[in-house]
Amino acid sequence: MRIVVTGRNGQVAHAIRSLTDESAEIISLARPTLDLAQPATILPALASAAPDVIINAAAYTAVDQAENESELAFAVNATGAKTIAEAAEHLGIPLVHLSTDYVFDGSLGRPYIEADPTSPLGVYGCSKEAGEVAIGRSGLNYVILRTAWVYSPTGRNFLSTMLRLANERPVVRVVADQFGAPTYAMDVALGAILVARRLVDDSDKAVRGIFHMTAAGQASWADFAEAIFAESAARNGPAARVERVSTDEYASPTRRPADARLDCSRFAAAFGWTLPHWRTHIAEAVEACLKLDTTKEDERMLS
Ligand SMILES: NC(=O)C1=CN([C@@H]2O[C@H](COP(=O)(O)OP(=O)(O)OC[C@H]3O[C@@H](n4cnc5c(N)ncnc54)[C@H](OP(=O)(O)O)[C@@H]3O)[C@@H](O)[C@H]2O)C=CC1
Ligand SMILES: Cc1cn([C@H]2C[C@H](O)[C@@H](COP(=O)(O)OP(=O)(O)O[C@H]3O[C@@H](C)C(=O)[C@@H](O)[C@H]3O)O2)c(=O)[nH]c1=O
Ligand SMILES: [Mg+2]
Repeated sequence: MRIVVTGRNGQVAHAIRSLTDESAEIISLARPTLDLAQPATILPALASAAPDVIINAAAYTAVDQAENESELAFAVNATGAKTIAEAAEHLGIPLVHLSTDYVFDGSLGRPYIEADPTSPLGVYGCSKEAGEVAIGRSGLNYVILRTAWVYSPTGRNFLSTMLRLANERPVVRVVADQFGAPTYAMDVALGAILVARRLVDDSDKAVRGIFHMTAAGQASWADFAEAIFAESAARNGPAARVERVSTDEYASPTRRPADARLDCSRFAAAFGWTLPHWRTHIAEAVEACLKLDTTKEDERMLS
């Protein structure tokens, strides 16, 4: 099976690339060959790769910056996703697309199910919602996986930010009143591949549409930070004291959902997999992140 994944260095794209086995060939299509902001690149790139299925793991993900760059965010996350869907339809192949908990405003008071109405708070969420709508309107064979709070040893994410901040200061202020599920990029990759295979092999309607797919359990960003620092301290890495603050006390240009927990039971029923608890992979991710930093340090000393 030939699987195209869009993006190269993104957390999920990178994790998918590391998952090679004999039964699937992963083909990365990234800029400039495939640029979601340049719709004319999309069909030619996909047609020449001739995949059996596409995983769209590329997106505009800078949540704060999106507020000042809404045109680019929409070009990539809405028009780009729509054009990927049109190309997939044209080529007669299925699409696995990734979306986010930020399509919700987080005010519901219970974990969201797929049928709950969306109501994003910011430009990033609005642009991802528009991408979902465009894919949903197409006649395509698709799955949209909404995940959340993705972290990995590489790339820009909350875990690497926390370790960097702990190198600079003894105390880090972190919001304790926004809830979600920190989800390991490798688990998102495994889930996306599982779904991609099913879309190719199984025509059942029950494995089509929107699914929520996050780690099990729930955390606040402050809980997540404390777990990161505990694992880092255990490995003599940087660790700060977490000062738990409210959203009002933390200056940010963007509103974020207070409680965007996603109910993942539809995914579990359709695909037979419940992702591990959010704490499961933190030690592994911290360890890998610290090791990468040490390697970079060694390279600096040698150069
Ligand atoms: N990060 C998170 O916390 C969450 C992410 N998601 C969703 O999951 C998916 C994957 O996110 P994640 O891996 O964290 O993303 P990252 O921010 O780590 O990486 C973004 C990826 O998108 C690619 N990209 C950005 N702009 C373009 C463009 N114009 N054309 C082609 N490729 C582009 C980047 O390319 P390059 O490789 O060249 O740098 C990179 O591979 C996205 O759809 C995101 O919305 C959902 C919930 C949470
Ligand atoms: C850096 C930092 C952040 N925060 C807060 C801000 C925010 O509410 C929360 C997380 O910060 P981030 O900048 O990592 O958050 P953010 O970039 O909004 O993360 C989101 O990214 C997109 C792509 C998604 O799809 C979402 O699921 C989610 O993962 O923590 C602190 O309280 N203290 C800090 O020192
Ligand atoms: Mg961010």
